[in-house]
Amino acid sequence: MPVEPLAQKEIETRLSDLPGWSLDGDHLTRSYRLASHSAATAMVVHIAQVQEELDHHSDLTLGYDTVTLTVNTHSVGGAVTDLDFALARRVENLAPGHGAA
Ligand SMILES: C[C@H](O)[C@H](O)[C@H]1CNC2=NC(N)=NC(=O)C2=N1
Repeated sequence: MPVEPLAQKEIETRLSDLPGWSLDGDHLTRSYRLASHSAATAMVVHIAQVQEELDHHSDLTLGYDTVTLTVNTHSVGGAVTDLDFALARRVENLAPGHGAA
């Protein structure tokens, strides 16, 4: 089934189940804070593996002790779709194992 842009209202509803995530312009975004640079780096590697598995990739920024994702779906002109929420959910599920908050 082709991926479709989500309506604004639908995006807001889905975001209510993803605390910490928000819509910034046309991207979903979230930043996490970690205990150290090496912890943040390990989380980036883990997210990159999930992104390859999903074949869906955020812009992923590594800071000193932060990891920031911004994501939308290029193939529909940069709209937010199910694929972005699927990635956000996967990242939320792996974050506690990295001590990310
Ligand atoms: C060929 C490959 O499936 C596509 O280029 C994938 C890869 N990762 C992607 N990531 C994102 N964020 N949007 C896409 O449309 C996209 N397309």
